[in-house]
Amino acid sequence: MSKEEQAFRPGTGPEGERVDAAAIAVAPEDAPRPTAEELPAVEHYFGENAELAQRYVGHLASSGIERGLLGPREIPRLWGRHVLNCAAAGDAIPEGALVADVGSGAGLPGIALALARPDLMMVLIEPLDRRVQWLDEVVEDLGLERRVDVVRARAEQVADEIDADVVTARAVTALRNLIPLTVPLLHGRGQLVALKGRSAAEEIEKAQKIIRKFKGHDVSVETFGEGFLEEPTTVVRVPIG
Ligand SMILES: C[S@@+](CC[C@H](N)C(=O)[O-])C[C@H]1O[C@@H](n2cnc3c(N)ncnc32)[C@H](O)[C@@H]1O
Repeated sequence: MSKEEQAFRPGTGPEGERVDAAAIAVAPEDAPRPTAEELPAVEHYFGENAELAQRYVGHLASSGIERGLLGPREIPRLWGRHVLNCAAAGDAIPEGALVADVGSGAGLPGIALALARPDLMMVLIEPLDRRVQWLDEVVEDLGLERRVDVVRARAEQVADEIDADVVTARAVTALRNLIPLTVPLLHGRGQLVALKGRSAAEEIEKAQKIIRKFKGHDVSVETFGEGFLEEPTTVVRVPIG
């Protein structure tokens, strides 16, 4: 099983055995704090919102795990692999953009970006009711309602209603399937910022035809967070138009 698949198998441990997620979830106040190595990144990306980011990690480690939004094995790596990794992708997003995060799940990258970038407006698009309810609760608790909308839908159902400058997506589907889901939300201009792992170049290769069909050009693979993150964030950027 890949690292990405493991992260979203809430009921299973490292060997695929059944685990009781509710028993492993921790109280928000016992959620991991950033390590000494991670602290400079927390300050760099979240600045004044560092305490709110800690509160978000508290939600992930407690109700997020209990309610199956992330697998219990993710608790020790919530900062490095999830929240900071997503925040670093903000460096790919222009000032003041309206960003649609497709398949937001536990708010990754959408909530992490909203906390890291107070200049952004965000729409979190997520079809699963259980996840939408959790997102609504967390957005309200973090006081982000003014800048973050949560929409219960599949991305392909809301292209007529959303006109974004940037679409983000992490761990939703391979690039060749992601393009037709996300590019219609951009209405002919802007860019897709897809958070990807080592498969980025291979996914681009397999998506060439569909990228051209949807007027994508100058596709690039970029990394962000070098010097701050143990594992920098890899982004596939697809400008449209
Ligand atoms: C593996 S999870 C990843 C969640 C989150 N982006 C992250 O990285 O933690 C994939 C998410 O995409 C959502 N999803 C799947 N198909 C979708 C679609 N067509 N439109 C919007 N969301 C979708 C699923 O409901 C799920 O929450």
